[in-house]
Amino acid sequence: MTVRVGITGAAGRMGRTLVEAVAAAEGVQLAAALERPDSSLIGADAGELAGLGKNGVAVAGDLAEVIGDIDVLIDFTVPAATLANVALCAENGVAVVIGTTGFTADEQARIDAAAGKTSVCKASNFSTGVNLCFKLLDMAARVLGDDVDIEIIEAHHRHKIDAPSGTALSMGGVVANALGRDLAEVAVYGREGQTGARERETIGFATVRAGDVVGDHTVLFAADGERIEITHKASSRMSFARGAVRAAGWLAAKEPGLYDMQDVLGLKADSEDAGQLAR
Ligand SMILES: NC(=O)C1=CN([C@@H]2O[C@H](COP(=O)(O)OP(=O)(O)OC[C@H]3O[C@@H](n4cnc5c(N)ncnc54)[C@H](OP(=O)(O)O)[C@@H]3O)[C@@H](O)[C@H]2O)C=CC1
Ligand SMILES: O=C(O)C1=N[C@H](C(=O)O)C[C@H](O)C1
Repeated sequence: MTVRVGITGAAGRMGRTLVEAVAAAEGVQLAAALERPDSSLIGADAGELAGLGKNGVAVAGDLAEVIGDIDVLIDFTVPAATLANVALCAENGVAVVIGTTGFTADEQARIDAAAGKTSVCKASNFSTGVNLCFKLLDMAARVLGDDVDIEIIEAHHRHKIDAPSGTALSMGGVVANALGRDLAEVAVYGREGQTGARERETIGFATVRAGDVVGDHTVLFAADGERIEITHKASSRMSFARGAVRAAGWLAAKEPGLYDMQDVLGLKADSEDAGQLAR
């Protein structure tokens, strides 16, 4: 069976890469591409926007008009748009792959509720490498325990609108969970002025926004006398897009529920909690 895919934000950085990734993948077919209703790109050819040449899919402005043509929606936009799209997909039994980051806890609760009606796969990062790093981080935190200071450093391009990145927050969630800490209580988002000495249980976040950095993440485990750094560097958005398209093909056959990329990659078997936190 060929899975019919819709892509929102089809002219965005990830949207264009997703159109390219769908064209290169087997078992999926681009059935709809969407932008804002008032976008000057409505009616444009989605393949041409992605630099592939015409593919015959005209950019639409209203998800309700094309929802019957798709099995899975892939959404990498902004939280408000994603939430509206997820609600419509849930009403129509269409599965959703969510790559958007920057949701509040209340917004996440709305996604959780929608996952009671349709299948949803949400991940802060769809690259295989980052999902492997989540597993490595879980192991490192469990082995190193309370003997290290943990800091998370991330860098992204100048256009990114949320901070810290969703991936950095997921990494913080994985290590906090492994150590039995509550990230909301121990996270320190940047430091300035008379901060006082570092408290061992805190998990620090540092954010860099500059140029065209696709996405770099380092988790530093620092002890007296040695340091371990687990780093992932993305050099192409295709690493995220390929994973999201793989997730779309996988999700089409799933029962309603909330899944993540750890489910898609089969990485949950020996550490349920690490995967749950990787959303
Ligand atoms: N999970 C993962 O693996 C990854 C997640 N991301 C996340 O994906 C999201 C998008 O990133 P990126 O592609 O770089 O961003 P872009 O700004 O390049 O693209 C966002 C797209 O969404 C559209 N959009 C914005 N607001 C609305 C709206 N209200 N209604 C409809 N469409 C809207 C934009 O249109 P317009 O230009 O008109 O505003 C644009 O086409 C971010 O949250 C980012 O963090 C990114 C990479 C990987
Ligand atoms: O906005 C981006 O570009 C990215 N966002 C995601 C995040 O917030 O973690 C994933 C990736 O790092 C790129």
